[in-house]
Amino acid sequence: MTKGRIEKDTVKILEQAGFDMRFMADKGRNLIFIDEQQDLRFLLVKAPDVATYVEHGIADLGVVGSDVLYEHPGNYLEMLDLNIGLCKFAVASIPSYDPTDHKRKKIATKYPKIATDFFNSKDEDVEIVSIQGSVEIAPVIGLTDAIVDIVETGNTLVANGLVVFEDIVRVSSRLIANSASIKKNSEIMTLIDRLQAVVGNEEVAFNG
Ligand SMILES: Nc1ncnc2c1ncn2[C@@H]1O[C@H](COP(=O)(O)OP(=O)(O)OP(=O)(O)O)[C@@H](O)[C@H]1O
Ligand SMILES: O=P(O)(O)OC[C@H]1O[C@H](OP(=O)(O)OP(=O)(O)O)[C@H](O)[C@@H]1O
Repeated sequence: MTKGRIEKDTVKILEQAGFDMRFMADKGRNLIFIDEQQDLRFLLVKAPDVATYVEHGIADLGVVGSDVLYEHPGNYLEMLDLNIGLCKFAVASIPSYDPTDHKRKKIATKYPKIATDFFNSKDEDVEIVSIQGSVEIAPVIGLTDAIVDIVETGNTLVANGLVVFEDIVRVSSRLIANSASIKKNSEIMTLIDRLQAVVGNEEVAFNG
């Protein structure tokens, strides 16, 4: 599981699928939880590490945002769209920004791959300035022409006087799986079926 923002909604889905998640109520600083009765082990880690644990087969399944999967592609199967952690990627800037300007733009972002791929898909070569957080100030103080970032409520953009110029892609949390685990352990597929019954969409199963 990804710790942080999507933790609560992940637990809700797991509870609806019949998992006993009571340990999450008083988890403290614990990061590993063992349910001996159901022979399950839950790991709570940072988002990009979810994909790493699943890729290495340490975790059979993982819950992680599609933003992270896109930015850190790896060798795992994407099984379900859990429809939580909903937000989008967008290009935003100060109101005077002109997206049709043909000069080589400078773009600040925590997501260099998504930003590069988006502008390249429009045949635009941009200069990416990698920023670790609070990206919204970059165009305001003149570091870059625009940003590529996650927008959820839009409050952070508004608070910093920015507007969305282009939507890039919807973001949601996904269930990913280790491909060898699926082949060798039929119980994993049963767990996926239980989650699918809750979230109600088709298994997609494609390589990340
Ligand atoms: N407003 C939002 N900002 C960032 N991520 C969001 C937002 N809304 C939903 N998400 C989803 O929640 C996931 C987890 O976000 P969270 O902020 O907990 O971790 P993070 O992006 O690694 O940030 P941090 O480095 O601050 O822990 C993201 O990967 C994304 O899929
Ligand atoms: O549209 P909103 O609801 O305002 O949410 C979007 C904000 O949330 C995220 O930042 P986060 O809180 O993860 O902090 P960060 O800037 O340090 O990444 C994202 O990078 C935006 O800044």
